[in-house]
Amino acid sequence: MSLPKLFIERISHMLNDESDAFFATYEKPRYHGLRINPLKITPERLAQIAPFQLKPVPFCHTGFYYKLEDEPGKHPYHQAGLYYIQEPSAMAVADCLDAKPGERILDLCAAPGGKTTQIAGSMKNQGFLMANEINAKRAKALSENIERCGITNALVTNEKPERLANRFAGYFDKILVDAPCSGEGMFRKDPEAIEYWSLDHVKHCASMQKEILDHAYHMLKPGGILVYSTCTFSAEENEQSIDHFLDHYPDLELLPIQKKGGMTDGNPDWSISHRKDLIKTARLWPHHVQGEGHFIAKCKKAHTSTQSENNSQTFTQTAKKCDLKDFYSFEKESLTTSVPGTLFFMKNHLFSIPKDFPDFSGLRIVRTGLHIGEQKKQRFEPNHALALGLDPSNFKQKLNLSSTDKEWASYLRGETLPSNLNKGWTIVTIDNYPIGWGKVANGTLKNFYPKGLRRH
Ligand SMILES: C[S@@+](CC[C@H](N)C(=O)[O-])C[C@H]1O[C@@H](n2cnc3c(N)ncnc32)[C@H](O)[C@@H]1O
Repeated sequence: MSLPKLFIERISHMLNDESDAFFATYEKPRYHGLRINPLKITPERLAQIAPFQLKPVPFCHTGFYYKLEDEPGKHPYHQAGLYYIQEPSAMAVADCLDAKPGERILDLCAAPGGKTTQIAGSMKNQGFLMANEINAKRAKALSENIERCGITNALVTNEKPERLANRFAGYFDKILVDAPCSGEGMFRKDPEAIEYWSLDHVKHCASMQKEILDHAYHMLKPGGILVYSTCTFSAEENEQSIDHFLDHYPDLELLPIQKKGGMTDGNPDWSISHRKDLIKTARLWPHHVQGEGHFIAKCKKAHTSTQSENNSQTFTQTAKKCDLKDFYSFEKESLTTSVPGTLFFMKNHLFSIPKDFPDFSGLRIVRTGLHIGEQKKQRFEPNHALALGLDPSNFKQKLNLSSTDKEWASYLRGETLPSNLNKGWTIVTIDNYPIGWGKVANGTLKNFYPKGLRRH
């Protein structure tokens, strides 16, 4: 692999006698990982049913290494949201945030959703998770991953951090800033990142990170936790970004990060001020961990911060009973449960959100809570998100496909399937895990797998 000369010089200067070990990693194949989705399955159960070998990632209790040739991304369990394919070192970040059910959490730079989906797994669909992405195309990918993973308490926004900061001052218990960076840790995974790399790019990213952190600070409530991460090695974007942040906001303190499975301390000498507490930050170097590389810092805003907590904005809209007639018929015929949460319409689409969701009017919204379905003329049609967002036991009629029988591939291509089940909405499952809707009539299951997700 041909690396930029200046990058080699800079790393050699930082790592001294460790640099040979670092550069030797570029001659080896990279590691591949998946993280199980606790909203749908346990690690033990996936290990039992998956036709691929899994080896635990030491710094993430839901993470596993897999072999490239096993291609779990092509297995229908991926479509069922049982796991998320993720670069292993990236799995260390969200656990540092220690998300809990019921909290208000912001993932400010969220697409494509590796860390959002991990945070959501810890929140158990309770509380409020805002997943923001500035780039519209990437926000769509984020939204699809949130749907596939069965996350029902998220608001996906496509906003600039400053717009959110004006609106949500002092609002969040926890914030993740997984910042845009020069991606030096991506060189093996994405060789295009090498072409992009320059010292100017490193400096540009560092200045962007300072700005994003500034907006994030304002959205954190007193006593709140902020985790900052990058997938790059440069001191400017890591120790120096955090040094500047702490210097600017004296009511922030660094919290220690447990260094597991080869994670090492951040280096105060790589900062401008050389402040000693930067040792609490974490580095994941590819010659120390089986992964590509990350930096993580965890900060806490003092309870005594002058900024006040903001609880003001709650979403108050609810659907009128008379407008829910067709939905209730669908619910009674097709589900064994009532859809939880507050129901409301946006145009003719019905959604459910957990209580205490904030008012999101005026924001650029990509997904809201659980998209239940659409009110059509005199009938209700369920959305794909409902198939992925409920427990398998919540559906009355099921057409189960086996992962060892290629009929599932026909379903994912959008083809009809023969079925002698009762007329009506039917959940299609793979080894009993929902993957989408079908509707049975006259011995055939009409396919409702979304056109945009079909595989040909
Ligand atoms: C490292 S990636 C996020 C990866 C994501 N957290 C995950 O785990 O899948 C950084 C993201 O920040 C976004 N971004 C770029 N410029 C930004 C800005 N000025 N403010 C906020 N986000 C920005 C990028 O579009 C990109 O999706």
